[in-house]
Amino acid sequence: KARIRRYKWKVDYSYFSPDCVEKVIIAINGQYPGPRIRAQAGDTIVVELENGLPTEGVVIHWHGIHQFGTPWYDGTAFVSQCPINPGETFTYKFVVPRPGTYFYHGHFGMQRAAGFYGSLIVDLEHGEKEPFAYDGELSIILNDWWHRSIYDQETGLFAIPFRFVGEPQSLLIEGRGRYNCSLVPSGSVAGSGDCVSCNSSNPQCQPYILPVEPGKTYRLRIASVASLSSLNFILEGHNMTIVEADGYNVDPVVVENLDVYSGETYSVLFTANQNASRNYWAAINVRGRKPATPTGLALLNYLPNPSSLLPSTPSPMSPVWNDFDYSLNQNKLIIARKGYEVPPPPKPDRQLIFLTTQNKVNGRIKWAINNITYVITSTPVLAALKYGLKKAYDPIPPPDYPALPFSISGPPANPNATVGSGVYTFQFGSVVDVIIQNANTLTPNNSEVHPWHLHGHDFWVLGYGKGIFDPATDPQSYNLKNAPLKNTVAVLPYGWVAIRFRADNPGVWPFHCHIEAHFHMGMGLIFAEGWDRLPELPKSVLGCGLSKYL
Ligand SMILES: O=C1O[C@H]([C@@H](O)CO)C(O)=C1O
Repeated sequence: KARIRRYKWKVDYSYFSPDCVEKVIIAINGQYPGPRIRAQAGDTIVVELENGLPTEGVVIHWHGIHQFGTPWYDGTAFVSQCPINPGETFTYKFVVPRPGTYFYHGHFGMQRAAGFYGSLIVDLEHGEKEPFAYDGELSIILNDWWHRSIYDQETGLFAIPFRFVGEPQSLLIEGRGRYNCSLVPSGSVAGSGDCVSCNSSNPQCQPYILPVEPGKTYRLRIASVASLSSLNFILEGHNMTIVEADGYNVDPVVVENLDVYSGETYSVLFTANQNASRNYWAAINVRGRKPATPTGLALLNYLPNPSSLLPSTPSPMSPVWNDFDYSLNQNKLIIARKGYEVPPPPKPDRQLIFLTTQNKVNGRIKWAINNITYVITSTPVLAALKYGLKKAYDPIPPPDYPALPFSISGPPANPNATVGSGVYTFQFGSVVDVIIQNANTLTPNNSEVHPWHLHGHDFWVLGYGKGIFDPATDPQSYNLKNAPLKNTVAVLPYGWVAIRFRADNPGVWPFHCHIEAHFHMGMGLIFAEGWDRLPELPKSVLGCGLSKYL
């Protein structure tokens, strides 16, 4: 029977040392990562959220949860709601209809990168069974970590000249990593004005422990909330069988290591069948960008060995960072599990091709989709559409196709982009194809990975390709049989990915690069459908911008 699960959370700044270097993070109830939500499919989650930050608004996005019938609780600042002001309490209330591995995180500015996240796990309804068996369950969230504050990082992204966030100082597994304190001159930390100490014996930065009993099989849930990095996960000496991706059962495939992009979740099965007299590393390395960050380590602890028994083996290595064929092949392994296929509609009603480029606007570096870089509005887009506040966003819808001809093999001939806040609106129930076309950045011979995340829907991943998508021939190779359903998919350098979804969730839904800096630099846009079917919006999501006059 469906239950109501109530949580009372207070968001606060807090001193934490996730990688042994102390800094200010955004914690929930004093915890980092935030409290884990565990529910059953069909349950209603009620989170009473008090904003204890003295000078800053907050929202929480429930990543992978569709919010069907409650689009105002999607938790995106100035899209679904006004930010929750300091001192205010806001209540999120929504149903988790499907089992799976999900998470939640701040979706305002770069707050996710300040540690404002946690996991959300939905179990099957009573009487339902998974198509795979295991003896125990473990769960981790992966992240990359900077010593500079998010405010410092944000300022740099909008500065002239541009100051990029750079590669992370550490990689964290379930909020724990390790910076080499001997690199820190006393009283200061490299790349930081506000960190004052590095203490390698701080309990907050001891490796996260994954306890296992020899011979048993475990389900390990893995999510990535990384700000920038594509991560590769390894369980030293153990193969893993992928069984779930973004909340769906997938064809079980055995891998030695797993690429996880920011915004994705997986479940893997592994058996503790190695030499039981020792412990093993669980490790993450950066892929997709030239790594400048040490391996992030947790401990696979074969009981009853003490967790203080660290492996004497070196940190596990991942495939070389720029072996993108490896990444592409692994992406292609993810297909729907036999018996669990949900075939996509055979044809789209509308096709969008999104050329994603790095651009310049008024001397600042931005990212753009079909030459428009998205700027956040001061009125929530949901309220603007629902109540016809036409002055709240650009009246001209953004373009369905890039201007032709374009090249992806070098920096854009004319790097200048336009700023926009237009909305792509869909006929309710229509089928939409989106082809995300990657390109060269402003730097010659450079193209980057972008994990794209869609709110309010899952999409079928129809296919991947290298080079420029050909609308005449490439759709012939789409997978219409066992395409996986996902909410996040990575487009690889100089490549494309094609997705399909049904616009059947009344509301307003961001589609954006899940790299925190890139979304902040305009790499996103807004989809909307069926908003006219919605009842009055809750007063609690209104009050900012033009919505204060409602
Ligand atoms: O957004 C980014 O900017 C830099 C670089 O492209 C320009 O300095 C980088 O690596 C990003 O991912």
